[in-house]
Amino acid sequence: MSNALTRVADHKARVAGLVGMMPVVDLPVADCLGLVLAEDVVAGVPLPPFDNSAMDGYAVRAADVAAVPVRLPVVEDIPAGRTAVGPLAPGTAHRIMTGAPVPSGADAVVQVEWTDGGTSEVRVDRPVVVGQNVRKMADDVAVGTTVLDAGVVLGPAQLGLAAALGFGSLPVRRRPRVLVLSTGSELVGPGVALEPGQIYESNGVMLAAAVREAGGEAELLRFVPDDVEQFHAAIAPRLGSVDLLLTSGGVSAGAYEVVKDAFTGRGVEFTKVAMQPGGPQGAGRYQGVAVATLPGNPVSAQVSFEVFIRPALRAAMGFAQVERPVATATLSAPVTSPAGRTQFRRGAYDPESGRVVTPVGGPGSHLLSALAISNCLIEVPEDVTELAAGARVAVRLLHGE
Ligand SMILES: Nc1nc2c(c(=O)[nH]1)N[C@H]1C(S)=C(S)[C@@H](COP(=O)(O)OP(=O)(O)OC[C@H]3O[C@@H](n4cnc5c(N)ncnc54)[C@H](O)[C@@H]3O)O[C@H]1N2
Ligand code: MOO
Ligand SMILES: [Mg+2]
Repeated sequence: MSNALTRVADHKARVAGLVGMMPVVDLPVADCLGLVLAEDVVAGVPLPPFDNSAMDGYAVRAADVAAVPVRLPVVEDIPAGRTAVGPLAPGTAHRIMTGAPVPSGADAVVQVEWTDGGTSEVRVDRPVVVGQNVRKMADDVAVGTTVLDAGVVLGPAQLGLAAALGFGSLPVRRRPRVLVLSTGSELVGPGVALEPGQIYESNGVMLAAAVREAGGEAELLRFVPDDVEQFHAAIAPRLGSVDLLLTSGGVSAGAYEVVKDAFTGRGVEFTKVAMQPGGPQGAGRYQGVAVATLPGNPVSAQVSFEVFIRPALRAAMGFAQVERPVATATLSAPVTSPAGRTQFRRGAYDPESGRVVTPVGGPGSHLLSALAISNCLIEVPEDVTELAAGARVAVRLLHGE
């Protein structure tokens, strides 16, 4: 048995190389939230598409209301959505609503509060200047303008703009499809009273959520027993439709290591990475499909996802920023760390009160409740075995980009 450890950076590079760039597809605008735009978006219509009123009131010629009060006959009523409106004759007014087209001949709108609100005749009490309360055509966007650059991450405002310009779909890099598979004959589902030796399955739920949070699509198989035949039977029908097979469990040094047994010598390389938690890892390609095998201990699985899988999925989706934000913080309590391994300790980071980070729980990779109340991973470098309270450390924030 070899004791050589794989460097974190080397395993990371290996995983990153497995999942290729996702293809560009046209998706309905409403489904593009959080995706990366693949081509520039160029305006084919102006915004606004026509001169329209910014106020509920009366379209007038400013010259006709220069001396107030003045009474004008109300000739037309123009709600938003009316398309054919005759021109405004001098000395008259058209009642007009916000967003309705300003008739030719009118050069301003008097808001209703500055009038008596009449419907056949209106008394205007205050003058307006030319252009007042008129939103000019193309004021916001001229035809031919590049309004969104390829590479931008599509958020609500970007999707709103595309919709306003009449786009029904946008070219984006699609979400990677990840088959999340939990192995372990001890795993059962909710609603079952636990027999001694059984546990409720949790890695699958956690990893599928992590895939979705990263922007991917997850299909979840939660209860694959430690049996190579059943493992192959579970994955075989699904391999053709996934971009990544992500397993948990069955990769360590014991007997019944189902994932190791199923994939050894078949394109997946198993190794021990110089990190804690998350030591035992595997990565490769099985029947052409990218495979990453995470260790079964829940904290190990989740930390491995953060370190190796999330950046790979983000890169495949075309994000420029694939890593979580990293801050420098002051440790509130000492920590110890194994020699020769990067330790990722769970922490509670308080960005407000002096950027202090407090280690949460111990280093044990079964301590799921500590993970659930942490918001960062404290990174203790490979060559460091002890850090005193007050030491400056890098913390990898578990929320945001
Ligand atoms: N002799 C050695 N034993 C172990 C070593 C080692 O180097 N030598 N490494 C330890 C480390 S570190 C880890 S991490 C684990 C990894 O083991 P496996 O990947 O084979 O995982 P399992 O044995 O299947 O499970 C480990 C642990 O996690 C629980 N588990 C598994 N799947 C789930 C799930 N879906 N939901 C909730 N909990 C799960 C499982 O019941 C075990 O308790 O190996 C160490 N051993
Ligand atoms: O790597 Mo194991 O992941 O330390 O518990
Ligand atoms: Mg197992």
